[in-house]
Amino acid sequence: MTRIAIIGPGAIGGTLAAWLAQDAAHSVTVCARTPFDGLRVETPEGVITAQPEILTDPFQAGLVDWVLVCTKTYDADATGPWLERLAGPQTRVAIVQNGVEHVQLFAHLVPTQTIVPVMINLPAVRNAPGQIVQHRHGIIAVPAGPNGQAFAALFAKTEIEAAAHEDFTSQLWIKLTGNSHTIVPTLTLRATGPVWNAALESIVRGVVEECAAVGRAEGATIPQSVIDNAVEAAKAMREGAVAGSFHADRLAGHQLEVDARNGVIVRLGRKHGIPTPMNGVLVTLLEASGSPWISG
Ligand SMILES: NC(=O)C1=CN([C@@H]2O[C@H](COP(=O)(O)OP(=O)(O)OC[C@H]3O[C@@H](n4cnc5c(N)ncnc54)[C@H](OP(=O)(O)O)[C@@H]3O)[C@@H](O)[C@H]2O)C=CC1
Ligand SMILES: CC(C)(CO)C(=O)C(=O)O
Repeated sequence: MTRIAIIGPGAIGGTLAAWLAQDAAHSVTVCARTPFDGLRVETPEGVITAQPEILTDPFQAGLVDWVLVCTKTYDADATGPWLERLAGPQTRVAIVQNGVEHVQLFAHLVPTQTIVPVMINLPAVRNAPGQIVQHRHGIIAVPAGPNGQAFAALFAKTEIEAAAHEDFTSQLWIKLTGNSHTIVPTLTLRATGPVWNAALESIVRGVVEECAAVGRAEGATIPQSVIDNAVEAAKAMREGAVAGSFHADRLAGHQLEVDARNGVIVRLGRKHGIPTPMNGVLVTLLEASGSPWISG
């Protein structure tokens, strides 16, 4: 029996917990901040349900084989008390978050050699605690090597496509580049498609190109098509559409992962001497929007 604990049963954590619990070889524990009774996920394959063990107090937790951290990036430190109880020398800790700094965010909490950074492409929304909609087929990428292979194997009996990649850095940066333009509707609270014009296009393209330039300086291979597809996606965004969790979080008045998603482009751009004026302006404007919830 593989013991798996999931910290943060939100849209991503709840979906992964429900899928992993479908496999009888797994014993799944959910580490929650807000209590709930069970998981119900509407997936592209139909509704799945699960009744994992649900803990709300780290002192109830014991050692497991795998921890999946599925909180927002700005809640990394808050997972410390859970990790202290769940992670022993044999435990591997998968960080399932957006951004490119999975290892850095958790290096002070667990030994870095036990960390498995995870890129996840799986649009999901939590409507209430334990009640989630997975909108599309899920894709997971992890680094090649024994830990990455073992993590991917956990999903063998799920609809989620998990694979280990030799060039994981590129996987992370391609995702970030494709997502980077969503800062525009997150800031304007308006879909980009209906108000598309040459000036808006140059801002969107600038954001995406800056991200790709910084990613390439960090060692990623990012084809031009990733940039062009991101610009096309922004142009095609329909009135009323929500550009993923960043935009959804601002609409809901939640704290934002602004540093992990666009601030990082500015910070790492500075390190490499790459100008990032578009990301710099939009991050500054989002931070200046007066919202109390801006954060990493
Ligand atoms: N949603 C999506 O479509 C996608 C999201 N991502 C990324 O995945 C990550 C998770 O996002 P998402 O699932 O949307 O986020 P959610 O806000 O839906 O879920 C985060 C969860 O973490 C919980 N949490 C926070 N702190 C703690 C703590 N100390 N102990 C236990 N639980 C805690 C929250 O608790 P509470 O229930 O109290 O709020 C919530 O359940 C982010 O980095 C995001 O960018 C990546 C791809 C797609
Ligand atoms: C765009 C998407 C859904 C891709 O997984 C995402 O990363 C997010 O909403 O944060």
